[in-house]
Amino acid sequence: MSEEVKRGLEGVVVAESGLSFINGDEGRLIYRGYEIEDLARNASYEEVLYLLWHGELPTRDELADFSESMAEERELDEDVLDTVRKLAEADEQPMAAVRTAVSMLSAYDPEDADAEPTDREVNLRKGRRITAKVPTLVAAFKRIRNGNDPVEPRKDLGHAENFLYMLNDEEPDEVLAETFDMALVLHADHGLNASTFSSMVTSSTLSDLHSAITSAVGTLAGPLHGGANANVMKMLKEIDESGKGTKTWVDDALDRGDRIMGFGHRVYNVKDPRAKILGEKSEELGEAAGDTKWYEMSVEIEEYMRDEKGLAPNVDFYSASTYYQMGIPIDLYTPIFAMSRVGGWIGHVLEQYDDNRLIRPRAKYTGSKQEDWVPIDER
Ligand SMILES: CC(=O)SCCNC(=O)CCNC(=O)[C@H](O)C(C)(C)COP(=O)(O)OP(=O)(O)OC[C@H]1O[C@@H](n2cnc3c(N)ncnc32)[C@H](O)[C@@H]1OP(=O)(O)O
Ligand SMILES: O=C([O-])CC(=O)C(=O)O
Repeated sequence: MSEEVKRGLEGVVVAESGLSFINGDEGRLIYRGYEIEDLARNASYEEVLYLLWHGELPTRDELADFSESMAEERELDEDVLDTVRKLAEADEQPMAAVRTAVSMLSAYDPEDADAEPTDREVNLRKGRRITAKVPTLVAAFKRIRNGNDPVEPRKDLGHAENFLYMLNDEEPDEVLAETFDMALVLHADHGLNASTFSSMVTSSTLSDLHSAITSAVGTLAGPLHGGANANVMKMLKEIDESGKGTKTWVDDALDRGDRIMGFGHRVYNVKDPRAKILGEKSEELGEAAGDTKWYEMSVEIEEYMRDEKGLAPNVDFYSASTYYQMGIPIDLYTPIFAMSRVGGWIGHVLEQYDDNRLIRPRAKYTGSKQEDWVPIDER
């Protein structure tokens, strides 16, 4: 058996998937055959969820039924809301609150606890409930943390629009609702990224869907993955406040050996196609507000990183200034990523259950193979 170590599993193909395809040299991303640009500009998040879970775009009637069934599931059980309240009052990290609450949703899910963990129909219903409830718990967390009452979800609003309504107790204008919906579409799936792989590892033991999604939330939170979007905005603010000038700030950071958040990618060798679209949104929001400072600073960093390091922005880079200009608190950027990516996680877990084999790689042992036993008093 080969002992070659593939650090970080780079380039290792471990599964077949019909969900999304990435061409890292051309900067191309497709979900089930559809270009991400087409989906982002034309499809709603609900439409993309249907596509990911059912394999084809819904008809108008199918989409209406699906969206209605999602909207029906938005409310949280009192006990879950109580836990969210306690976590917000204890000033818990938002991603830790999402992880805890998602795990707790399992106890209140109405499906038969004895159902086979791999039952596709049961998992589609569970998945719909989880996806519908994550925005409610993120918005409730933010409201309670700010000393406000949570806002009850509304069934007459779309997934994106309803989230912004619950977050701010105010219906968003059309531009904000469309921009947010587009951001959800862009983040919905991305091959075997770390959090998706984590959900697959958990489900490959035939553990249940809630456990798989809980694993994935924990994995997304790290700054090398979904957590980078919040760090990008912290960096932009730090550059602004430092008065140093963008290039000097970035140079100093690189000299210290720091990574510039929102740059680099395991699969893309060129600019992430999602960053292109989010960059446009960041610019448009700046122009509408009469201040393109954050966008311009981002472009300056992008050009400098390209020239100095040959690195291009990933999805997290321009989502930061887009969300900031939408007035979303910085520490909610990664929970928002989870709100969207939960759709992809569920799609991949369904695939895993449909053709399961335990995921279990090996490590090359580098420790000693022969030590003489030493009694504890002689060590
Ligand atoms: C949604 C997402 O998860 S997108 C990714 C979000 N994460 C970030 O933006 C964090 C910053 N980026 C990174 O840390 C990395 O680019 C990752 C984690 C995304 C990819 O990592 P890997 O594929 O393992 O690349 P690796 O860490 O081997 O980096 C390759 C080289 O590029 C450099 N590099 C990679 N990213 C960066 C960066 N953001 N800033 C500075 N240098 C970088 C590394 O230092 C390394 O240089 P070296 O060969 O001279 O040592
Ligand atoms: O694919 C990856 O490794 C990271 C990423 O861009 C994502 O999860 O959207």
